[in-house]
Amino acid sequence: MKQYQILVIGGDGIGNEVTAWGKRVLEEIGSLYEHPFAFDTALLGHAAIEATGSPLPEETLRKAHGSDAILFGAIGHPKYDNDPSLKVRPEQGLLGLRKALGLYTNIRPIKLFDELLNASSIKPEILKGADILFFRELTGDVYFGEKARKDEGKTAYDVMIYSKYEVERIAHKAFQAARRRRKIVHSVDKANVLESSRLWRETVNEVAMQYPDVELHHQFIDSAAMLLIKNPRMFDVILTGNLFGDILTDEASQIAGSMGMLASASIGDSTGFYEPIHGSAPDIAGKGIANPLASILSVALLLEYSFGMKKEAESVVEAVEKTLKEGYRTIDIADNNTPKEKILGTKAMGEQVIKILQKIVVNEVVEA
Ligand SMILES: NC(=O)c1ccc[n+]([C@@H]2O[C@H](COP(=O)([O-])OP(=O)(O)OC[C@H]3O[C@@H](n4cnc5c(N)ncnc54)[C@H](O)[C@@H]3O)[C@@H](O)[C@H]2O)c1
Ligand SMILES: CC(C)[C@H](C(=O)O)[C@@H](O)C(=O)O
Ligand SMILES: [Mg+2]
Repeated sequence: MKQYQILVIGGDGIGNEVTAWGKRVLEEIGSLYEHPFAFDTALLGHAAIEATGSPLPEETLRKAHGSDAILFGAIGHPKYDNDPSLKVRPEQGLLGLRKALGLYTNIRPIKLFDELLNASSIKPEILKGADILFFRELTGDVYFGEKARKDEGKTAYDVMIYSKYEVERIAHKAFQAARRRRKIVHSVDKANVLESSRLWRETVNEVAMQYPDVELHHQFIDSAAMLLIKNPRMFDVILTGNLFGDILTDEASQIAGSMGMLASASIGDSTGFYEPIHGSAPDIAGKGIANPLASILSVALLLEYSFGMKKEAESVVEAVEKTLKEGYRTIDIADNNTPKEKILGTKAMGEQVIKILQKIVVNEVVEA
């Protein structure tokens, strides 16, 4: 039996707090389904800078290349957010690792659990049934274009750049996913202004010819941002670039109820990388109240995409769903009707999910 090597990188702030529970769920899946998972850990971001001087140490890179999948938390520290002049920054670690692993496809499912219909500030009748799959390009765009200062530091620029092949490869992924869903792709760009978006649109049109059964719509980023809140149910698959995808998915977290609910899978040439979409949340770090569900749902994506373990992934999602059905909430997804005793911290929420997961899997075995 193959032994799967999983690298766990907690990172900074709540990244560490929530990833501890993602890892616990993986361990539980390993023992319940008898999968030999082996774990290792590595540093990234601020924690790595403190320990080694580099946000992406050589050792982390080596371990990442040598693993079958990576479970990541988040990086970031207020020290850098408060001082933009600092040259060595936690974000360089994450971006460097995404680039080094060739993780060009970032999949961000916006899954609204019915139990959380009232956790959002958007009206339930607008939200009910919303189910969107984002394909965010992750290794190009303004993130990786040339950036510099000139005029003695008084002018700065970041080049927004895309090559045709970069658009083609992620467009194919989005169309293939749409085929397995409701067969609609919305490609989001700013082609009325940006040349890189005009190349994006041209290329997506060309790729679309190979998928005549999939409906393609183009949407400008500004109106897409509006429609996402006005009518989220109109979207099935959203295909977009790195920067627009970053912004739209934080916005879309409000459809799912909280930043603490959104998981992601980053897929590329080799090792898959799984992380919540949220950051290190310095405002709540160390308080033990962060929602661990985004990390736990990232584990479900890891099991399915990297190991092809569909049943195991479904058990994890079912455990999250049942935990919510039983009324348990972290503070970010609680509403006025949540009884005080059902509002849990990170640890108690993680423990609840695991308890329910154990019951689900034991029942599966009994029924089989
Ligand atoms: N992928 C990443 O590692 C990543 C992503 C986003 C931001 N960041 C970094 O994180 C730092 C903080 O950034 P930010 O505050 O803009 O964004 P953030 O995502 O860390 O937090 C935004 C808001 O959402 C809340 N939140 C986020 N995750 C939550 C969870 N699991 N449970 C409950 N509430 C949650 C926070 O408390 C905060 O109010 C910055 O340094 C930024 O660069 C890292
Ligand atoms: C921390 C930052 C570099 C990162 C991004 O912009 O990709 C984050 O916001 C995310 O969404 O993963
Ligand atoms: Mg982001």
